[in-house]
Amino acid sequence: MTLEISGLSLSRGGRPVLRDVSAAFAPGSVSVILGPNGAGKSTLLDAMAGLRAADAGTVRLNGVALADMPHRERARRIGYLPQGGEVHWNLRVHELVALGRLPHRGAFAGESGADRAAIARAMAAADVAALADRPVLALSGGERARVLLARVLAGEPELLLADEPLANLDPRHAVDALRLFRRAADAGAAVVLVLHDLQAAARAADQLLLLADGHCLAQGDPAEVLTPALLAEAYGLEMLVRQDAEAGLIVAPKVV
Ligand SMILES: Nc1ncnc2c1ncn2[C@@H]1O[C@H](COP(=O)(O)OP(=O)(O)OP(=O)(O)O)[C@@H](O)[C@H]1O
Repeated sequence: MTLEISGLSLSRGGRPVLRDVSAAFAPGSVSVILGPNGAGKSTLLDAMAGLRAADAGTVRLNGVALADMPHRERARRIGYLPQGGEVHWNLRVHELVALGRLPHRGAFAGESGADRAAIARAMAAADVAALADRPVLALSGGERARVLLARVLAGEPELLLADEPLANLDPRHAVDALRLFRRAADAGAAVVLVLHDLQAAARAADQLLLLADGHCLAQGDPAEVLTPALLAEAYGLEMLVRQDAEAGLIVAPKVV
């Protein structure tokens, strides 16, 4: 399921927020969108989920414009994990994760064996099986983030979009989450993450998109995009970039 964006421009509140962005996201790959606050990352992800109409340009899933795709099919194919991890209903964890299967179920149909298996797999992958009977509003921020991740995984989306999915996760669970996104890609999904953590981006991504002020400043593999010159241009900050035999690319702000 390839997602292709072509010449995408989008305004919010009368201001241009995305300008002429083009990119392709292939099955089996993990892409990471980077950029400073306000660069347009979440807006781009929203547009990729079909949640925001463009002023110009197209978003196509396997050649079909998202705008022309029936709602239900879009919900089955695209899993979207928004920023913030808010939960409004105090469901039990297993009930919330089960909501991720709704696009796959017929109207009024109960959970099938396949639904139950997908829910169990997602809960195990996100390490929330032990929380199954807990009310969601009684969880910590990081636990809740993992439960919401499990809900998206339960839908087994072909395109998985996640906006800052590592926020609130401790180092172990952050590494687990990156492994989990890699496994989803290995199973055939196109995975697209918005991250602020450059180190995690270097570790996780096959492809990086560096946004600045609504346009794509650079696009390519981590070594091409995470250069001191491009990072200084995007963030206005001097960065050190080193290759380490064990850790791979290390990216850190220069101490002043
Ligand atoms: N509801 C809104 N009305 C008008 N402008 C908005 C609205 N929401 C966001 N914007 C503007 O759109 C631009 C892009 O916002 P967006 O949330 O996509 O940025 P971002 O790169 O995800 O930022 P962050 O890293 O802070 O989450 C920003 O300049 C923001 O102020």
